[in-house]
Amino acid sequence: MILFTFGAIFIALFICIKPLAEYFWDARKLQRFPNQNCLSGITNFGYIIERCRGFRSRNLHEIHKVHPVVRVGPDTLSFSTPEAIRAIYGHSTKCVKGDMYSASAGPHASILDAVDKDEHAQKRRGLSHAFATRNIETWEFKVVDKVQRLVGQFDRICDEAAVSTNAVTATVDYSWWVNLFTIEAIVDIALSYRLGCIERGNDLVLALTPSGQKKAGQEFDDMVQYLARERIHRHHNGEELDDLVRHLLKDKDGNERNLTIGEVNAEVAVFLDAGSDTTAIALSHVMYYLLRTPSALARLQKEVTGAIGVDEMVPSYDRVKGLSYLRACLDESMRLSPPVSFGVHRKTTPEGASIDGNWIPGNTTIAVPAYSAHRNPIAFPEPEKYRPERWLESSGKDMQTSFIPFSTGARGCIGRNISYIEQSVLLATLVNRTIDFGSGEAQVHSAAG
Ligand code: HEM
Repeated sequence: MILFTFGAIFIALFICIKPLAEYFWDARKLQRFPNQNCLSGITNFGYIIERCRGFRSRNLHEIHKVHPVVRVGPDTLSFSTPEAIRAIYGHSTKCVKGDMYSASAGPHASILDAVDKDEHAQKRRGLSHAFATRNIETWEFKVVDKVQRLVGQFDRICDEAAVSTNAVTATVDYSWWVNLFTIEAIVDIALSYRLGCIERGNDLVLALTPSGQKKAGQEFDDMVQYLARERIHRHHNGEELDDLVRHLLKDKDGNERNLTIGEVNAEVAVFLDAGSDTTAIALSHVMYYLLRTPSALARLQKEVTGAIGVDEMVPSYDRVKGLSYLRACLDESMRLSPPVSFGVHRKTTPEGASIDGNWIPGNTTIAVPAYSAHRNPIAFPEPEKYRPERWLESSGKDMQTSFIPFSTGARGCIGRNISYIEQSVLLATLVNRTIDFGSGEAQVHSAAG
């Protein structure tokens, strides 16, 4: 009993007193920055509570409107200015990825979670040829194929509604269907594999259980292991498949790279994870904003039909990639509702760093939330307004430095051009059809909070 009491007192001291003492001691001099809430300076629970309250990035942005630096955890600061973006993420930054990445990495670090700069640079070099625009554009047929299948499903739903109820309208859960579309597209681009999600209308796929059995509907990691194993099997059988994994298995001169299965699994997991719901969220948001802004939808339809003609069911990327208003609609939507709205974490090196005129001690976690950066009223006048035209005006180039949906610098998104192909071809296809898109009484939620 005595032992239990001492144990309980020790735990209470450790959980409550230590963080409080550290907060008041303030060895890192972070008390000079305002807290996001009353717990932020003492414990990371403050950040978790913000997540549970709902829209964390929007709440944080309300504070950023007044304060360019906000303390969101005992050792974590949020910044909001373009200078901070450059200092934290720019090509010459000394900051490294935060502790969150090593904590979430499996036994093998992937390109996304490798913290060591040299290790990351080596991984990125190995994949730069695969993700080069010229190479990615040769895979556009994989995207066109998925768009055709998706539109085929929408047509079927409309036909069935017409037969069963004589209705002239049908309702689809667009977010659900674009999720199926993006996972199907990235699995083909990464592994030359057809999941069949769009045909089935669900996301139950084959997976490899830890005991080596094939089963439907297992965890994400089990699905990755199944797909990676199948792909490597086809490679060993001499099939020459053109996809992202090919570049993991062979270098650009055709020499085997001899990665372990664990290393291949880690990269495949990132391709499928980073490359699917981000784009699905972007596609849902742009549809939402266009439905809410009929003048923008009308202008977009005019541009698209003028370029591709009403009888072309799915245009090639070549036909739509130069459509400036289409691109402006996509970017304006990712500005207002960035799929990754929170600040992706970086950490100062032990010697500390100067960020936006503030000296920040070593090993402090720092970030700029895209949600706040995209609402800087100097870069984006009337920031809350969906106004694609702003991207066509002369200040467009200045806005690019504050526009970070894909982050920026050496750790910025390597797959952004894949996403632009998927977004452009699908959106152009849908607005090109003579569809009445309905009233647009939709609600938008940011999955990243
Ligand atoms: C709208 C769509 C997308 C958005 C908003 C997005 C956003 C981001 C962001 C913010 C990062 C930085 C993450 C961090 O620092 O923690 C990132 C990295 C990355 N993204 Fe994307 N992404 C998108 C689409 C894609 C696609 C289609 C792929 C294809 C595989 C992809 C693959 C990656 C990879 C591999 C990284 C790690 C890059 C590195 O660390 O060198 N992303 N993405």
